Parts: sequence; structure tokens; C-alpha cells
Amino acid sequence: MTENTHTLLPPSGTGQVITRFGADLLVETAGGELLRCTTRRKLDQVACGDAVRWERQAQGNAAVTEILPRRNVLERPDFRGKLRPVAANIDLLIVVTSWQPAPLWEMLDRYLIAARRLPAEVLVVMNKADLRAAQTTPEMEACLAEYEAVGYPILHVCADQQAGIDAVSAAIQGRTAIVVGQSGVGKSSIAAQLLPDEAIRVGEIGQTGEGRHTTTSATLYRLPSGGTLIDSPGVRDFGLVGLDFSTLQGGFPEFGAYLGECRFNNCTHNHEPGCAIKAAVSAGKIPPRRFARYLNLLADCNG
Ligand SMILES: Nc1nc2c(ncn2[C@@H]2O[C@H](COP(=O)(O)OP(=O)(O)OP(=O)(O)O)[C@@H](O)[C@H]2O)c(=O)[nH]1
Ligand SMILES: [Zn+2]
Repeated sequence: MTENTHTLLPPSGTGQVITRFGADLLVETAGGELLRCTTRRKLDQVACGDAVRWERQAQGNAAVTEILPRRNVLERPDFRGKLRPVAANIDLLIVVTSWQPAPLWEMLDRYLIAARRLPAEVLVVMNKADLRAAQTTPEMEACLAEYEAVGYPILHVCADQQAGIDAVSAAIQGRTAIVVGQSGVGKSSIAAQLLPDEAIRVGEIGQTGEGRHTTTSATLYRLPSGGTLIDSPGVRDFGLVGLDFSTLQGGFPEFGAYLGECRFNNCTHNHEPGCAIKAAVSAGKIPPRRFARYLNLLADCNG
């Protein structure tokens, strides 16, 4: 990709938002050129990954005139608590966990639920494989095995030694992925391994010129292996805002076989008699640890 704001460009076209810096956007045109665009106030919600229509203007930078329909959008609250779009059109949420700091399983559940809600596919990356022997506990191994049993794909990686990174690249191939996870698990280390130096320079184009590229702006990178990675320091620790009951329930695929068998069809699997989920927990068919976390999340649920 090369930055091109010259008049060889057609008068208008479509493209994808690489990053935004202030009121300006860096757009990759359908022809693969990088185009700096202004955006109109009413398009304030435009986000990294958005497909857009742009138009050349008589003077100055091109302008983004329209946001094309999104497949999904990841949002997080800004400093005022107002939800802001951070990244759009995501195929794969890569949730990074590690042996040290130990996984916060309920946080992992929240990411998995968020992925389902987007909707996007999910990949759990267990980083710092080198620390497994020293840090693991039977409890941690059992918890992880439960996620595997439910069917979540899990990759073991050691970002420090570049081990397992190829498998992560392969999972991203042909997709747009975003890396999330709790602090200190190695998200930046993994992103750095995935991104070639050249890709990092592309992101820095936004730092030249008047507009400053704030560190919280999500940036989209094309990986040499064929996928696309959206890297966003600001979204890496995003939580789950506005969790509703059906999304929560969908985050526990192992409930699926029993849903509809509860005495009440609006059963929350909490205090209700005749609950098929609780019966399945008692019968050892649903792991009690996962059910306990479900109940904690249910307490945060708003309808
Ligand atoms: N032992 C070991 N340490 C690692 C590995 N990967 C990353 N680290 C270390 O873990 C620490 C945190 O790594 P980061 O990549 O900054 O983690 P992060 O998730 O981006 O952290 P935040 O920016 O706080 O969200 C650093 O000291 C890394 O060197 C690994 O595979 N093994
Ligand atoms: Zn029930």
C-alpha cells in the first residue's frame, strides 16, 4: 500500500477505513491506495474496518461520504460513558489468556459472549506456554479443559519464543481479526509477532501531517499471510456492556441440549423449580464451575 492523494484517482470510489486520527481518516481504496480523507460530522460514527464511499474534492483531501452497511461493530464506552464504535466488520475475536497472570475465567466468558453477540468467530490463545509447568494448577487445567470440551478452539502459544504464532496466522487467514484480553497476558507481544515491520510503518502514516494518531485509535493491518488484523490498544480490555439474557444463555453452548426442558419456559436457571439446567449440573453433565460463572453473569444481566 502506498499513500496517494494525487489526481490519478478516479473521482469517487469505495474503500476501507484503516484508521482515524482526529477528524481525518486513512482509507484504503478498492485499488489498494492509501487515501487521506476528511469526514462529515454526521459520519462521526465511522470506525476502523468500515467499508465507505469516498469522493475527491475540488480542494484538499478526499471526503468520506457514506458508511456502507456493516456486518458487525465492536463498541466500547468513551470517557463519558457513551458507547463509541471502535472497529467494524470483524470475523474473528482472538481472546488472549496466559498462565501468568492466571486466567480470569469470568472475563474470558464475557469475551466469548461478546463474540457471539457480534457475531464473530472466536479463538482462545493461551499464551506464555513456557510458564505452564511452573504456574499451572489442577484447577486451571480443569477449567481450560472445560472450554475445550464445550468446543472452543484453543491454541497454545509462546509469543516470547515465537512458538505457535504460525497457527494464529493461519487462523486469521482470509479473515479480519481483533486481539483482546486482560492486561499483561501478551496481546502486544502476539500482535508484534504477527505484524511485519512494514505493516507497522503503514499504520504510522497516520502520524504524519496535522492530525495526530492517538494511541487509542484502532488500526487495520494486512498480514503477509493473507489475513487482516485490527490492533487497538483501546479495545483490548473491552468488557461486556448491556448484557441481555438471551446473549448470556447463548454464551453457554453446553446448556443447549437442555433448553426447553425447564418447567418454566422463561426459566433463568437460577431459583426456579424444575430447572433442567440445574438438574444437568447435579447429574454432572454440566461443569459446576461454568454454571457458577453463569450465575454470576446472570446477576449482571439487564433483561
Ligand atoms: N514468559 C513469557 N512472557 C511473555 C510471553 N509473551 C509475552 N510475555 C511478557 O508478558 C508481559 C506482558 O506482555 P504484553 O504483550 O505487553 O501484554 P499485553 O496483554 O499487551 O498487556 P497490556 O498492554 O497491559 O494489555 C511482557 O513482559 C512480555 O514480555 C511469553 O510467551 N512468555
Ligand atoms: Zn432452567
